[in-house]
Amino acid sequence: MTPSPVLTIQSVSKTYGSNTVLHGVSLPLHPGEVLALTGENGAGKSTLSKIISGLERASQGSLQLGGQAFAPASRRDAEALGVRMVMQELSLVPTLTVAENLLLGAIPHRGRWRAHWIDHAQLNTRAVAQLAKMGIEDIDPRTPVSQLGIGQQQMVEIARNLQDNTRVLILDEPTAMLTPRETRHLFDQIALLKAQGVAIVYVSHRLEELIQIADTLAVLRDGRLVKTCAMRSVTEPDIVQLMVGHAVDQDMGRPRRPRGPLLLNAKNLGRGTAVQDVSLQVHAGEVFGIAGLVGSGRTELLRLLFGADRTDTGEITIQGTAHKGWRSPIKAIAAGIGLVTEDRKSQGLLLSQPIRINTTLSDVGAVSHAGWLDRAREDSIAQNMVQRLSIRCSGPEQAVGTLSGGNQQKVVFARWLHRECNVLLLDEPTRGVDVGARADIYAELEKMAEAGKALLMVSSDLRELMQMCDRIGVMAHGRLVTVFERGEWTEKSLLAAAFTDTAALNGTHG
Ligand SMILES: Nc1ncnc2c1ncn2[C@@H]1O[C@H](COP(=O)(O)OP(=O)(O)OP(=O)(O)O)[C@@H](O)[C@H]1O
Repeated sequence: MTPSPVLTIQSVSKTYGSNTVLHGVSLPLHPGEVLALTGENGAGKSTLSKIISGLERASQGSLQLGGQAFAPASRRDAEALGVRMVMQELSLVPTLTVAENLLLGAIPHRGRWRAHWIDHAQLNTRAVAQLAKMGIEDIDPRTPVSQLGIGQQQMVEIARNLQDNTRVLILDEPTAMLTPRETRHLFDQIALLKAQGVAIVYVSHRLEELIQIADTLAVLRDGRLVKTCAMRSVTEPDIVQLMVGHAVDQDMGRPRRPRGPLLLNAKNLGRGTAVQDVSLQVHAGEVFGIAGLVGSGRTELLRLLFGADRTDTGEITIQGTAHKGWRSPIKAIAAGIGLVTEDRKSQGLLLSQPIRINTTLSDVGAVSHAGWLDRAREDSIAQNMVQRLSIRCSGPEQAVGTLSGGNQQKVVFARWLHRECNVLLLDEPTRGVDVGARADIYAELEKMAEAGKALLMVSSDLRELMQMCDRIGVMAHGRLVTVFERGEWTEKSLLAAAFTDTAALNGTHG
């Protein structure tokens, strides 16, 4: 017999101004059920999750938790009743230790003057137990969170939400920053929680994960629930079709693109232990991929190439002109380099400003005339970008901060499309972007390659690299350990290279 639902969502709608983003969504969630919530960027997944976890209020409709009316006015309210959400943006306090973050609000005290004596021994013991729930043994609870890698921070955030009273746990893109090993830990943990009767809402664009982990599928399209069914009754192409409304081609067998003149030649680049002696060449018309685990130095390499960090060693030659690294990104940009990253904060999106300004800011010269801003031109460029990249919005005047995460990512991309650059560095360019929108971005990258630009793309998504790239270099422990030509790689060989023990290669094992 099916148990009665722990959470019932009844005809929930949400309206912002005149824009209705959720239309009468009804859904039951049972104890021990893993529900995959998916849909295109802007379909309403985060909005629904936020309503359940007390961060937003429904405009219409109601929720029930364990048969009782449930209308949390805040996140705290929802958490008190055991409904928790792990958001895409982490909410840890970087200056506090792992243990303090884990037990924030329940810090153990000693002595009579409770406020003055934090019992660190007990705090750390409890933190170790909390981390063990996630199978994490290699993080010292006394470490300040700011010293952890982003994947580890994500694990701490998830561990923090595994409290004894947790009945409903919403995970929003939980594996975006996890290594394969951390992802396995997370899945083991989900299985454990399931066995304990916790209901899980798993929001993700990674369809293969949804299929692996979920019992039930719920697909939102334009704020409407278009399908709920048992996960075992559908295939990956079925899910894509439900999300996007049509099939999306994933062509893995494309031929290698013709290689033009050398545009980017990096020689012996190094910075501390993060990037060591990396040399690579990218030609016009070529897409060069970089694979590797989180922390292997992929992002750091792009930061050196873009001048976001200074190099200790090496040389960067752009179109025949050699540079001893860059003193700042301004120099790199002037030399024709652009950088798209998934880290929207570092991309300096002006969240309160409209799409129009955020798009054209990268090259104001192109939208001004004799020192005056040409508003009509600015409007037409922004409108064009919105259509070209299918940015889901009410129009180019919508503030970027009110767009869904994936659509913000497209604005970052639009910015570099607007600014002409010959070498484009891409760091996880489609993270958090749905399959349909991904296809739009791939088509734009294809056009850029055809137009003779050199593209260097870091991605954790091996399928993305295998689909898009002409060559794939694999990094491990700060080194570029191997470069595969199209046709030479398999998913297995790429993974094996990512796990290369460089210390063993160098014969430096202690
Ligand atoms: N505060 C707000 N004001 C106006 N519109 C908003 C606001 N918050 C969200 N929206 C709109 O609601 C719609 C749904 O956004 P939501 O973030 O729920 O989508 P999502 O399915 O989670 O997308 P993604 O996969 O990109 O994270 C979007 O069109 C977004 O622009």
